[in-house]
Amino acid sequence: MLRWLTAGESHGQALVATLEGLPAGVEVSTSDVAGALARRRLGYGRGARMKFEQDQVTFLGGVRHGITLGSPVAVMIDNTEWPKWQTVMSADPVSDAAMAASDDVGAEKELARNRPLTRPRPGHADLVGMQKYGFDEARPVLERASARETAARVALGEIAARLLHQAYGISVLSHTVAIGEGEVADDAVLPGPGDVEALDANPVRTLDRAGSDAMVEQIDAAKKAGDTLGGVVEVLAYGLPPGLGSHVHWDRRLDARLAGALMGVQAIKGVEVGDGFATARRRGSAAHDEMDRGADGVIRRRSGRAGGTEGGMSTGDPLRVRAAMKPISTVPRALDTVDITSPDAATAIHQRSDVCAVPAAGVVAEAMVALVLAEACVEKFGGDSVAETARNCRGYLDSIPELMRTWES
Ligand SMILES: Cc1cc2nc3c(=O)[nH]c(=O)nc-3n(C[C@H](O)[C@H](O)[C@H](O)COP(=O)(O)O)c2cc1C
Ligand SMILES: C=C(O[C@@H]1CC(C(=O)O)=C[C@@H](OP(=O)(O)O)[C@H]1O)C(=O)O
Repeated sequence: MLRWLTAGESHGQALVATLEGLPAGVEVSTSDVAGALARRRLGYGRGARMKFEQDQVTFLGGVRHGITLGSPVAVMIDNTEWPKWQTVMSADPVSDAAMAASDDVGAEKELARNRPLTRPRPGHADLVGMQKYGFDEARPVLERASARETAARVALGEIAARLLHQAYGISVLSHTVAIGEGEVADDAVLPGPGDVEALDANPVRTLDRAGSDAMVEQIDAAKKAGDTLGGVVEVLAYGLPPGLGSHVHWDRRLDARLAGALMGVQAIKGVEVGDGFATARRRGSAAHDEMDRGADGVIRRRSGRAGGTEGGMSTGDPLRVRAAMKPISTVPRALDTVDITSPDAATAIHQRSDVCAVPAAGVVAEAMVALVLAEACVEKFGGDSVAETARNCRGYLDSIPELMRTWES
């Protein structure tokens, strides 16, 4: 069983993450994880913090000489902001005098770190978090609700992706399919594993040149108007064996687990598998993936409308899932809100924030998909080392009769 957890606040000392149940023998270094974190920081439309956040990575356990040990992996990612927030985010009690003095930290004084945040920001966890956890200001809520936490998930996702690739030959990648109102054509050529560098080099992580220019223009226009944007990302996985997940119970369905994991990313408000909502508008004759047998005897699905799952199991065809991100909640043109210390109307604070984080959300979505797939593989193939789990996977594939195969033997 693969399990993972993260901890840490946005302006706390560091984020930490643990991954338990990972086979021994996965090759991974701190620079691999740092590379994944750098990909998450990129993307046109991100705010000031991403320019200086360093994402320094330390393995605290589970890895020796670049190889996982089979013990829980623990990763720490320092927050570059910490020196300025030590008093405000101190774990130990702080005197009022020290708190008052903490605002005097130079250039970023306007951030007002130490003033109680009593005007809940619409679209954030602020108000309901205060109600639920019994706080009289939003800081204790927003610090953990912040998508800074996704850095920890991307760190774990990179380790999961390495297991997938090294043990089973699976590749996971993502691309942006829409920013704001514009959407690339449904039949756009899907990026493959060889396109990852090109995607990362593109400002909005898409291969669609014209679409990319239009998306950048949209982000510029939103920024100029003091507004923010959302969009849609698609995650693809290649090289899956058939039969990950199961049809036998709701919480074992691979599509359900992927949807849950993607909906668990901050600001994701919709998920579709394959053609998803578009399928609901089609007739059955145009909705499914018909099969035939090629001259080589191999079974082929003629299309990929189902997105690589049938009956809650991977089919072995490319997996395709999309996630819809709402526009960034901290809108520079301040939104109306209330002040919980007064009956008067108020406006929400806006300090710095992203205008659009859709390309970054794609990297986070990729990490979530990698974790779910790694969990499903470990569940199906077991094994305590990469060599053992890889052997189990091969044994399973070899056991499937020739006339049932969807791959060349
Ligand atoms: C990569 C990423 C970056 C984000 N950056 C911001 C940001 O700078 N400002 C903001 O208001 N929301 C940002 N968000 C979204 C908020 O964290 C999220 O909307 C908020 O915590 C409320 O959660 P909910 O939208 O899931 O209800 C970001 C989300 C992601 C995935
Ligand atoms: C720090 C990250 O994203 C942050 C996510 C975020 C939010 O409200 O979700 C708000 C911003 O943080 P701050 O309020 O400190 O400027 C983003 O920069 C990150 O992705 O590493």
